[in-house]
Parts: sequence; C-alpha cells; structure tokens
Amino acid sequence: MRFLTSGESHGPKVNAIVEGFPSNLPVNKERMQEELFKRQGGYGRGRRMQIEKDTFEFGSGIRHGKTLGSPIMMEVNNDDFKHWVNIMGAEPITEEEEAEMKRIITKPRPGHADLVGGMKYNHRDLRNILERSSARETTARVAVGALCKELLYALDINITSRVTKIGEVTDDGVYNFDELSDKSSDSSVRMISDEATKQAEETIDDAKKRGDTLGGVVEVIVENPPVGLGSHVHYDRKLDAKIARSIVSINAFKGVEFGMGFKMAETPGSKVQDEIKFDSEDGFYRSSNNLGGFEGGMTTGMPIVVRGVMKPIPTLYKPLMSVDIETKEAFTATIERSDPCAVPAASIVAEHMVAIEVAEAILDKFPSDDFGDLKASLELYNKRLSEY
Ligand SMILES: Cc1cc2nc3c(=O)[nH]c(=O)nc-3n(C[C@H](O)[C@H](O)[C@H](O)COP(=O)(O)O)c2cc1C
Ligand SMILES: C=C(O[C@@H]1CC(C(=O)O)=C[C@@H](OP(=O)(O)O)[C@H]1O)C(=O)O
Repeated sequence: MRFLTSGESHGPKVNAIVEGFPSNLPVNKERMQEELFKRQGGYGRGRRMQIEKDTFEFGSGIRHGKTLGSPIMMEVNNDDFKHWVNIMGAEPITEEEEAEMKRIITKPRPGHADLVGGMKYNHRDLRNILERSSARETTARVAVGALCKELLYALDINITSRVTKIGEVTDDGVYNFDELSDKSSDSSVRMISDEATKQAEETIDDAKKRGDTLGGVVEVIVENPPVGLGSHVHYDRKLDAKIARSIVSINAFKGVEFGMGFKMAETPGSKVQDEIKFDSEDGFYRSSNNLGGFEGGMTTGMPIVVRGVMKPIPTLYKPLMSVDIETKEAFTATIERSDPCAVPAASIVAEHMVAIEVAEAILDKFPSDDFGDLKASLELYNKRLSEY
C-alpha cells in the first residue's frame, strides 16, 4: 500500500489517493467521517476550524460500501477557499494584480518552512511555501488513516490515542483502553484525568492571553497487533522505525519514544527488558511492556505504545524577530491566523499515522489483493503461532 496527498491550505481541496488496498473490505463511511471531525476538535484550536466542515467524499475505489481493489481517492473541500479565491486562484495574474493583493509574504515566520522553502524553491512570495507546509494537509492523512482503521477493525485490532502532556501539565491517568476509547471523541484536551484536563485548559488560556503557544506529548496505543509485523532482517523493514518516521513527519513533531521511552536511559537493564512467560492457553507473552510492543523491529503481540513530542506552535501573536527577504531589514514575523495549542488535534493525526503503518505492515505480510484471503491467511498464521 502507498498513498499520496495533495492540496494547499487555502486552495480549493485537499486530497488523498491510496493504492494497494485490498478489495472486498466493507467500509463504514460515517465512522471514517467521525475521525476527520475529531481531528478538527480539541481545546486550543483557532478560528479556522469554525470555518471548515471537513466532510470527505470518495472519488474512486469504493462501490456499494466495499473497496474494489482499485486506487481509492478521498477529497475534502476547503470551505475557507471562498475567502481566498483571488489570492489562491489557479489562473495567471499580472504583476500589478499580484502587488494589489497585499497578501504576499516576505517576512518568514521562525519555526516554519517559510524561509528555507523560499530559498530552495526560489519563491519571493513565501505564501507559495506556507500553503503546502500547513498542517491542513493532515486532514488528508487522517482520511487515509481512517480507511486503514477500517481494515484494523475488521481484523479485531484496536487503536486509540490520548494527550499525556500540555506545557507543564502532565496527565498521570492510568492507561485503560476502554476509557481511552470513550474519551476519544472528547472535544477537550484528550487527557484521562479530569484534574489534568482542567489545568491544561487553564494553561492554554494563559498562553493565549500572553500571545504565546504550547506543545506537548501524545500517546498512541494499538491493542491486539499480530505477532511479527515488521522484520529484524533489514533497517527499512523495522516497523518501530517506520512508525517513528511517520510520527516525526507530522507537522511540529520533534521526537518519539516507545514504551518506557527516554526513562530507559536511567533504568538498569533488569528493569527494562520484558520477561518472557508461557501459558498453555495464551502461549508466549511478556510479563510487562516496557519496550512498547517491539523486539527487533517486530511486534511482540503486546500493545504498541508510542509517544511523540510536539513543539509549541511556531506562529505567535506576539511575533518573534525575523528579516524581510526583500529589504533585508529586521522585522517582527508575519502573523497568520493560528492555533495557540494543537496537541489534542495532533494526537488524532498521530493515531492515524500509526494506523497507516500497522495496516501497511499487515498488507506487506499477508496476501493483500482480497480481504477474505488476507483474513484467512492471518487466521492460519495465528493458528501456527499458537502451536509454536
Ligand atoms: C494539527 C496541527 C495544527 C497546527 N496548527 C498550526 C497553526 O495554527 N499555526 C502554526 O503556526 N503552526 C501550526 N502547526 C504546526 C506547523 O504546521 C509546523 O510547525 C510547520 O509547518 C513547520 O514544520 P515543523 O515544525 O515540522 O518543522 C500545526 C500542526 C498540527 C499537527
Ligand atoms: C487548517 C488547519 O490547520 C491550520 C494549520 C496551520 C499551520 O501553519 O500548520 C495554520 C492554521 O491555518 P489558518 O491560518 O488557515 O488558520 C491552522 O488553522 C487544519 O488543521 O485543518
């Protein structure tokens, strides 16, 4: 399976095309749509999310609620485009018209792709970079992830996510899969503990008042993954490595950890490795899950537990210093309308990126033309493992 996305933030649409997805998988469009709505929510989002509806449509690859095996196209309209038709239209315009639009950006925003992208692609209007580097693109990724979640549901693999930190507020709520799933439609900060939720909302309000922004940590959990997804035999087949790349590919994500994560540095080996046990009913299992579900780049069958850290949103209403690319004079950076904190929304994106990686690993390992063949093959494989 592979996929591509396209679209500018204030252009007409964002799209995704997924290729290599099996035929005969029933897809629940309403359930997929809910995932896109969840990405729009979360405490700390700015005004743009009140403009967008993020309803998606299939353009190809689905017939009567089932996949055909052909490329699946999904598209979402940018409702904000109607306010940007002149600025973002596809028709050529004259230099005078361009100057009149006054939305040309020459003051790059620190922490964004603006300056380096403008230099690399030789644009003097940095909007030509900003539009594609915007996290609006994550709408299309969530559509792909929602499709992948349909495959995971059909194989009884569950995936969810939560926020564990916003600024200095940490959620110590204990991980419980059912509770997490219940909270997943929560429009607040997506933390478990009510006390932490309240504190996180206050800290976001406070940052907003100060014209500042906040980052945080998100956690994704996959329950019941098949044993042996990914492979130890080559660096680019290790599934933990692919998941790490996918998490860091999300706008503003700067680090990843699995299981006990960075605490492993200060913990002796005897308290890190998960001891191996055997039980005649469940077969082999681990007595703990400090390694977050991976050994040798392969799933152990324990839940996959992965966290990603998001930097604070780079556009500040009290902007930082920058340099105008035309005059070379120091100026405060351009302010584009912006979210003070997008960590809760980003946890949904992270969940969907992990869903994509896990689905892709399943499609790599088992026959993937027809969903029925895939399911039968997975059942046979699980039977073999139960006798190992
Ligand atoms: C869901 C989500 C929403 C975001 N919203 C904003 C925003 O409103 N303003 C902003 O400056 N950055 C926002 N970002 C982050 C920027 O897109 C990102 O920092 C920028 O493109 C530069 O990429 P980098 O931080 O990965 O280097 C958002 C990121 C995500 C995942
Ligand atoms: C549009 C989305 O997020 C946007 C991501 C974003 C950025 O710079 O990444 C900047 C903001 O864009 P705008 O200036 O149009 O409000 C966010 O709203 C979205 O998540 O769908």
